[in-house]
Amino acid sequence: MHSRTSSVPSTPSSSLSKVASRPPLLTPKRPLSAQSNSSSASADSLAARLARVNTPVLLNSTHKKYKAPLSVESRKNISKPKTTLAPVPGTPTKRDGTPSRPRTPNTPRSRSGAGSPSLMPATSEMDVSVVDPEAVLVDSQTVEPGDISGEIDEAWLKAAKLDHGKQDKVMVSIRVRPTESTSAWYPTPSTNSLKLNPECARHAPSSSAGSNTSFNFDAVLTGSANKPVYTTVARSHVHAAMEGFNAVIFAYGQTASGKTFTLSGDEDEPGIIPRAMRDVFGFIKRTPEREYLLRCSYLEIYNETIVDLLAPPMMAKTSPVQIQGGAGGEIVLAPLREEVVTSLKSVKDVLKRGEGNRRTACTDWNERSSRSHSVFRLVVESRERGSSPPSEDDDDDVPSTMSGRHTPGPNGRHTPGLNGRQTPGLNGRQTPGPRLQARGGRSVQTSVLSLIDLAGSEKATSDKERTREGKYINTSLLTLGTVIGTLADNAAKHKADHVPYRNSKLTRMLQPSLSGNARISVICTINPDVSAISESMSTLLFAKRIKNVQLNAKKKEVVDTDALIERYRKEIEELKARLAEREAEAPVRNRRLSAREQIDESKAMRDLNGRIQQLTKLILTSATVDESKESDSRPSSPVKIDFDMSPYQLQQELLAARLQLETQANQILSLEASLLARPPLPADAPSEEKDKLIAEQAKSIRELEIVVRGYEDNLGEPLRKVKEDVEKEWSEKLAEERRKREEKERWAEEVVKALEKEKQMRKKLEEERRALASFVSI
Ligand SMILES: Nc1ncnc2c1ncn2[C@@H]1O[C@H](COP(=O)(O)OP(=O)(O)OP(=O)(O)O)[C@@H](O)[C@H]1O
Repeated sequence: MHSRTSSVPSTPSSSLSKVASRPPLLTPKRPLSAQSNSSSASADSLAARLARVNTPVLLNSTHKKYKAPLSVESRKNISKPKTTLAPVPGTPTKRDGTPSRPRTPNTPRSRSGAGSPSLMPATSEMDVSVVDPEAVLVDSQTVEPGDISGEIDEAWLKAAKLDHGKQDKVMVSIRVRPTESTSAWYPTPSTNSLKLNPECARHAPSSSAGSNTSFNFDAVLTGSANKPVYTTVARSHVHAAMEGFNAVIFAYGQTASGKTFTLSGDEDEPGIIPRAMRDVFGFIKRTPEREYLLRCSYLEIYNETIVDLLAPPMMAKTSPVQIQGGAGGEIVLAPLREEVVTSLKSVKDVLKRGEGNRRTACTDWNERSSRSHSVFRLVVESRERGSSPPSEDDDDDVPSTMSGRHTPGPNGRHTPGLNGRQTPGLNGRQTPGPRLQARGGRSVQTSVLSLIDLAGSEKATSDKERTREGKYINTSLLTLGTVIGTLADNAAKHKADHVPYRNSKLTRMLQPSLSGNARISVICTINPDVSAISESMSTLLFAKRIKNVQLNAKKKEVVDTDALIERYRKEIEELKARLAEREAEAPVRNRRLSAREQIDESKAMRDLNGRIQQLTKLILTSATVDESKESDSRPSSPVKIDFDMSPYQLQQELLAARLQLETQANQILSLEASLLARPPLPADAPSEEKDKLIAEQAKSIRELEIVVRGYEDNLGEPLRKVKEDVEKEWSEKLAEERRKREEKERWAEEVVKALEKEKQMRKKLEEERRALASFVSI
């Protein structure tokens, strides 16, 4: 039976020789995290720390290397087995006494005094809250030659360019750990398939009887070399992260199946994390047109508590990281320390510090690291390089909190809130904007690369504390399985069933990524021992299910809205000048033009006007819906109407504005309709969800009201004025015309009267003439 106080159980000879060369082992004691009060424990823990100080540090060392890693020789020998070899560590201790995974109790880890958690300063000088982002940017010129991978394969790069970012499915790979004993599985890497050894089928769990025993995945990997593993399963995801997509790479599998070996590796076979970091700098070197701000954080989920591994342990313990829901379903982790990294060495330092903290938190338990999920995150912000370095002026108009010159709180950890220095969740979103500022029309891309080493499930042991941990691990892995199952089911059957993300910290943290906004690669590790068939089967079923999860990763880009608006304004002015010129020339020109040419000319004028309207609309959209500011405040005023325009322009403007108002009204109606059509939450949904939905809906209504008010204030009122002015002018003209007409009518009447009078006179005179003539003739 495996006991916590056992010294070195059935360790392979190679591992034994490694252990023997280490400082003397101490009897395992209660971990510090277990709040041991015994003085002997404290003394032992002190001795353990002293022992560690003398152990050399390996930059690539990982927190789990002390779990009796295979020596270089034994790994080589696994690939080319020899009879004299020590067996590869098998599964963990089992009650039946079969070979168990070696444990190296209390393996000392080196740490320089300065790095000692107890001596750690509250704030590191590279803490993102105290540095000026503009001063720590990395670009192709600042990358040290030693920081980049010497193994760049140009053909691969070209192929990867076509591939990454386009995948809408999780990449699922299986890695089968080498073994000296009979393997229960036949892996065929060339066909990416894996088959259960028929002779071992009887060892398979009865629940899987009759189920499929051969599997196909995106990749099936064997052996001990980590380079092909990185190239196959991780490289394109790392590149996708560098290009602005969120990417998550995680290892899933039973204890001792090789998750840590795959992700962290060791000094001879660096795993995915160190290779990815080298690749990140290689990518920057090959991208001279962009500059990058890189920041890392490192955390673990231990017994459903999120611990910041970069914060001083006492601080991390007293204020564990909380998951907060941000706007738009994003996740915010706070308080969480982030360190800016500018070289491979600085990344390694951060990793080493985080790993050291994990160890210190439980001095005596070799297996502790395997009992927590660890998440290493690299936030990548990048921006096109400007033609000149940012000027002093650039900084002047950016408040110190935005330019990164932020004063840390008393404990050195940044406080999320108004200053916008919150840590983005795994989906890369942060509130309210990136630390790297979009300037001079250059937009900022933000993405997060998350590298996750999940804890392996383990059966209950005699030790109470370990059983407790095991329960937490199993619960969160079970929740992960349920979440994946529901997502896969939803995708396959086009359903929208409730996904229980909130049932564990791990799934809650992964929510944005699992919901689709990330490229995901999962490496499922398999222990090929016959005794592990049951666990391997369940790992393979998990792998099969996660393959069906649908992804739709999108780039997040924050544009420099002010610069964009300025550009639109300039273009509008130019277009207006051209329009005015054409209008002035129109009377003369039109006389010379044929009917056809006149039609073309008026079409060109309409196009110019159309473009002006389009740009005006864009200004309205950019100014009012500035996502990067994510402010709840009233949207800024839409562009004002220029009353110096010609009547033709004014008329066009009026028409376009009416059209816009109509479109806006339709948009509001359809938004209201979709708001009403939103599916109600199930009756049993947690009240937290309901409150969130109500708050979201209230926010949407407020926003709609603001938009309506904005349009009413800024467009409705001026337009009404224009209409009133035009109507007044026309009614005055009409009255004037009426007056003139009446005057003319009166004058005409008088003329008619005068004519009538004259006619009467003439008639009278005629009669008189005739009377006179008859008198004379008589
Ligand atoms: N592909 C491999 N080639 C050689 N050695 C391996 C390989 N995979 C794992 N090992 C060795 O097997 C042992 C267990 O591996 P590892 O610690 O990575 O397992 P794990 O899955 O992380 O376990 P846990 O769930 O406890 O964290 C280590 O000594 C490791 O060096």
